[in-house]
Amino acid sequence: MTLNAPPEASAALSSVPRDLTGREVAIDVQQLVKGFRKKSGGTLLRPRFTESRAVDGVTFQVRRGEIYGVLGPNGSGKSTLIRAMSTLLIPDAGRVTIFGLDVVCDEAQVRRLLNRVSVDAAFYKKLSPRENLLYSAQLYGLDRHVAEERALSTLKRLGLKEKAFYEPLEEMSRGMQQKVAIARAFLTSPVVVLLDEPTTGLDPKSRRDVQEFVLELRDVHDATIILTTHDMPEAERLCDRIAFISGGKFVAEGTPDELRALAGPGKSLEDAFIELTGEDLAEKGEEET
Ligand SMILES: Nc1ncnc2c1ncn2[C@@H]1O[C@H](COP(=O)(O)OP(=O)(O)OP(=O)(O)O)[C@@H](O)[C@H]1O
Repeated sequence: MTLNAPPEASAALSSVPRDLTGREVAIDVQQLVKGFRKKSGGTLLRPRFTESRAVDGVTFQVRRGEIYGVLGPNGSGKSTLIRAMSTLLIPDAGRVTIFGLDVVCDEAQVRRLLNRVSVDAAFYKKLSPRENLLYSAQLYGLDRHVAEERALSTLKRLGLKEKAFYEPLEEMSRGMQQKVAIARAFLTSPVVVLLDEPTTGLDPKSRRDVQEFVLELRDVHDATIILTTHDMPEAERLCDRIAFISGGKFVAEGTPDELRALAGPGKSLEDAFIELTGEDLAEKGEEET
């Protein structure tokens, strides 16, 4: 399986912005804000709303070919951040660019460069992975045979048995469906991949299959990856750099070693997280898994 950038992406990739050290910047997020109105009382006829910021002034850059982790407990703003970066939510303030293209102004071009995988992936559950993926391929304007070959090879690489390719999705476990969602995201050969909790709820073997695939995407296929998780070992294993998010704000960013060092000698990444955010990631994460 080869993930070559689609022709439309070539123009964007030929003039990639660079950071101060001369490295190519794949993703640039500046002062991003996204809030939601929540009902906070009042009456049926006169409800009262309060505005709360799910993402509150987040700034960071991801270099081409990096795996960048966003680590935070439930409700800290990870999915909202990913959705705003992938054109699914319009930011209230701030700016996101993908290889120099603005996610709001250049939405169509950005969509050709990136894809997102999340636990809420929508499928026609009565259809098989093959039928679902061929339907998506048609929407993307991809050649049927190329799409089928690519999807099957990704699914086998993720440890799914070929037989399952032809069985209804509704008969599959959540982990298997998650693998189908990953295969669908790679139909378009995205150069930027946003993985929103890609291994949440998976058994250890499936978790390892997905993690190895993520590393392969970076190492072999030159993909730039953002991965959200509340799994500390996963973040340490996969990510070149990690940001800790809490209450919609980034409270620290660095390599796993740099973050551990912030907490002091002999401390773990988990110690660093608790010290910097005042939250216990393990306890909150377990509510979900
Ligand atoms: N569509 C929405 N309408 C109202 N509030 C929302 C909406 N989406 C998210 N929120 C709120 O924004 C905050 C951040 O939610 P978000 O889903 O981004 O967190 P998360 O870190 O991805 O959590 P989890 O790990 O549970 O997926 C939460 O308080 C959540 O209730």
